[in-house]
Amino acid sequence: MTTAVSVTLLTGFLGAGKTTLLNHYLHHHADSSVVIVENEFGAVGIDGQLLARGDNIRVVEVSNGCVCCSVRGEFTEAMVDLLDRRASGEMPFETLIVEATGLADPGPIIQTFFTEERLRESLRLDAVITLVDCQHIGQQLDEHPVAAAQIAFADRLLLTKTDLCDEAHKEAMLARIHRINNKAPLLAIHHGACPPGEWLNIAAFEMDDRNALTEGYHIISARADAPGRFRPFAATRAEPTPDVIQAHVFDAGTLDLKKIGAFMERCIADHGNDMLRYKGVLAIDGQPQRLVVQGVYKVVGFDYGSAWQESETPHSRLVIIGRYLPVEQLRRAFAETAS
Ligand SMILES: Nc1nc2c(ncn2[C@@H]2O[C@H](COP(=O)(O)OP(=O)(O)OP(=O)(O)O)[C@@H](O)[C@H]2O)c(=O)[nH]1
Repeated sequence: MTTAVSVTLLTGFLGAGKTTLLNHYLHHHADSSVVIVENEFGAVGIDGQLLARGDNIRVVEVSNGCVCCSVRGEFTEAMVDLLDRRASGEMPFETLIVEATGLADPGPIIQTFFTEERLRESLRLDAVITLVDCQHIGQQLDEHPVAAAQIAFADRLLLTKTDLCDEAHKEAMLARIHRINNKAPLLAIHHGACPPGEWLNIAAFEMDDRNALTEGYHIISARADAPGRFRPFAATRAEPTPDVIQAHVFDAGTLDLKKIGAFMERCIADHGNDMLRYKGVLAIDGQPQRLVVQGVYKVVGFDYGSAWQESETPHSRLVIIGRYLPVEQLRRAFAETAS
C-alpha cells in the first residue's frame, strides 16, 4: 500500500506569477519526487515550454481546454495515468503540483479530488495556493468573477508585483483581498521567491484546530535567508456586504452526531450553491476521534481523523467560505447541534 500523493493546486489569474514561482522553485529546490501538471488553455501548451526543466523534474501538460471545464475528462485521465505510472514504479513521485490556467475556477477542480474514486483514494489535496497580482487585481476583480473565486478558495495567498505598486494601492488591494478571504495567510513574494515550506506540503486542507482569521501579512524577502516580516492589516476596513465571499467560523463544544448531520444536510440543501468551500473538525459525543468534514458547493465528505488526546478539550470548529449566507441564523442552528 503506497502513501497518498500530496497535491498542491496552484491558481491565480492570468499573469499573476504562477510560472515565475514554479521556475524559482525548479531552480532552487526541485527534486525528482515532484511532478508538475501544467494546464494550458488552447491546443498548444506554452507554459510548459516556459518552465525550466531539468533532468530530474517532469512536466505533464493537459492542454485540451481549461482544466476546470474538462475535469471529468482529460484532467482526470491525466491524473489516473500518472498514478498508474507511479504504481508501476516508472515515476516514483510523492508530490504533484497542478498549475491551473489563469481563467480556471478552482471549485470544479477541487471537487474532482473528492468525487473521482481513483483520485480520492490515491491523492491528498494539500493546499490551494492562489497567486494575486497586486498591480492588476483590482481590475481583474471588477471584470472577472473567477478572480474572486480564486482568492476565495485559497488556503494561502501569495501577493506578487508589490514592487510595482505604491503603499496606498497596496493597502487598498490588501483590504479588498481580505474582504474576499479573511482566513488564508497572505505572503508578499518577489519574482517567485518563496520558500517551499510556505506553499508545498503545508497540509492546509487537513483541518487542524488553528483556524484563526488572518490579521496581517508576511513579506518574504527575495533573499532566502532573510526573515519574513509581519505587517498587520490597516485597522480601517470597510464592512463587507452579503455578496462578498467571506470566511465564517462557527465554534462549539461536543456535538450530537444526528443533529450535526441534519444541520449539514440542511445547510447544503439551502445554501450549497453559495458555499464555495467548507471545512470542519468536529468533536462528536461518545466518539474518541475527530470528525473531519470538508466540502465544495454541494459535494461533501466526512471522515474520522485523529483521536482527541487526554490533554485536549474536544472542540468543534466549522469554517464556511461563501456568500449570501444567513450567518446569524446558521450560527444559532450550529450551536443547537451541541450534545
Ligand atoms: N515586477 C514583478 N514582476 C513579476 C513578479 N512576479 C512575476 N512577474 C512577472 O509577471 C509576468 C507574468 O508572470 P507569470 O509567472 O508568467 O504568470 P502566470 O501566472 O504563470 O501567467 P499565465 O500563464 O498567463 O496564467 C512575467 O513577466 C513575470 O516576470 C514580481 O513579483 N514582480
